[in-house]
Amino acid sequence: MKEQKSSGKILIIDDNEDLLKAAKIYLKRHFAQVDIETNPGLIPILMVNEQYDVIMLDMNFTKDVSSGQEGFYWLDRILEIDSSAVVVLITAYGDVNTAVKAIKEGATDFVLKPWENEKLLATLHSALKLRESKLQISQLKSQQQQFFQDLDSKFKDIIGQSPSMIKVFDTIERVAGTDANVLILGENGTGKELIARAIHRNSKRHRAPFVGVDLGAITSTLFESELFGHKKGAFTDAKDDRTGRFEQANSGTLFFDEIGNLPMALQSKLLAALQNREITRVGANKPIPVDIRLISATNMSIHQMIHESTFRQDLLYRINTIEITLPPLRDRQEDIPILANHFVDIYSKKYQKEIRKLGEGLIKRMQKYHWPGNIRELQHSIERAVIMTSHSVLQQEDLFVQKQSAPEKQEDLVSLEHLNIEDVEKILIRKALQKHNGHITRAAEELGLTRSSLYRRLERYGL
Ligand SMILES: Nc1ncnc2c1ncn2[C@@H]1O[C@H](COP(=O)(O)OP(=O)(O)OP(=O)(O)O)[C@@H](O)[C@H]1O
Repeated sequence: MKEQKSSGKILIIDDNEDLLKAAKIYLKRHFAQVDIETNPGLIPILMVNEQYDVIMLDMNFTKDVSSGQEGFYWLDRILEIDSSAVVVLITAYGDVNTAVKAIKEGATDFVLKPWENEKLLATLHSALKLRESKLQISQLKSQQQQFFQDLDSKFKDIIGQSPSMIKVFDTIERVAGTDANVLILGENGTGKELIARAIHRNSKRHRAPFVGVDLGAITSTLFESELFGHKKGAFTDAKDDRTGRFEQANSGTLFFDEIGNLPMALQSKLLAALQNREITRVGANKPIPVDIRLISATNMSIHQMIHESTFRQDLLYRINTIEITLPPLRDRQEDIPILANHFVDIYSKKYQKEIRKLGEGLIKRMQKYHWPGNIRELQHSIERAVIMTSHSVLQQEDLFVQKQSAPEKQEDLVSLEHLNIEDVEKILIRKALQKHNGHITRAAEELGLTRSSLYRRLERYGL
């Protein structure tokens, strides 16, 4: 049976031309690419031109010198150029000490001259496997780096200059470094999760995971398995062992979002886990200790819930060592222009639009609006406006529609939620016509319609 050729790329550097040729003829049958070179000085150029999986390197290039000095020099250079490089040394018989020293300095393996082809092949195959793992590790490392960079920028992106937000920033700085449990209160979209992440980023636990759980979205039946994990076979759907969120967050931060939505029966189970600092997987009987920092958030009036006996007081005491209340956007009007400009910057870059700023009238109007969805609503409405506008300075009509014959208070944001398909069609058709100065053919082209179907629509909508 013919052996499958490996996709590996091999580079061999040795001053013995005959050896190189023989090796190439043999190895070409087993690997996708085999390059040979007598001059080690060309290693850097060769490595720039090709990503070699294994580099076979002679330790002694100068005849009658067996110190391996030159080999050590090139080994160093190779690892400097590619820290995931896999180097197999070529050494002379009786030179094992040099080879062992080189392995300590980062070489992977060595082969003795003269070699048996079968042995050489086995060495190269295991070197290739090592190369694969090294590449995977370096990819994971760079992904992790990117991940931390993203988190970093997330923290930098918390916008706010109002006195109430400055107070919030001050509290974050004070509590982040401690292990105190934090409860963040605030309406939907006020930035509770953003603040929770910022606390984690600035804590001693920042290298460990931040694990979020939306307690409002977990069903009672799955609560324990989701939070504490389960053993294979613990219930019908438990096909494998599974770690729960507590274990996943070990050494890091566990973020309980919507904690106010947790039914009373589950509140006691959660309390027990928090009090004991240990959990037991469903179907197991051995408790597992967990080391987590807890941050919780809710948009409910949790203190009111205590009066109404819908939230356990002892659980509240467990989770609210420090309480942070995020004010609704309507109560921090001075933050609206900077937040809006921040989102205009982000989305005009994202959608490659030349939008310079927000008009004065628009800013005033935004400051009067009540923002029930807070910053999330502001963010989404700016994104939508940036996509739809043909102005370079955003205007009131880009964000707001005045409901006909409705008093000022009932004005509303232009929102897809309030539109049906016909309304959206009308808006798009008007925009395309405006953009092309009423030129039907061009507008139809932009809309992906034929001229006659655009005419039909104009008639139907009375445009
Ligand atoms: N101060 C801020 N600066 C910049 N962006 C913010 C700020 N606060 C919130 N945001 C953005 O607004 C959006 C909503 O924030 P976040 O999800 O943190 O709110 P939340 O209070 O947790 O919402 P919910 O209660 O609905 O879960 C996110 O995209 C977030 O990045």
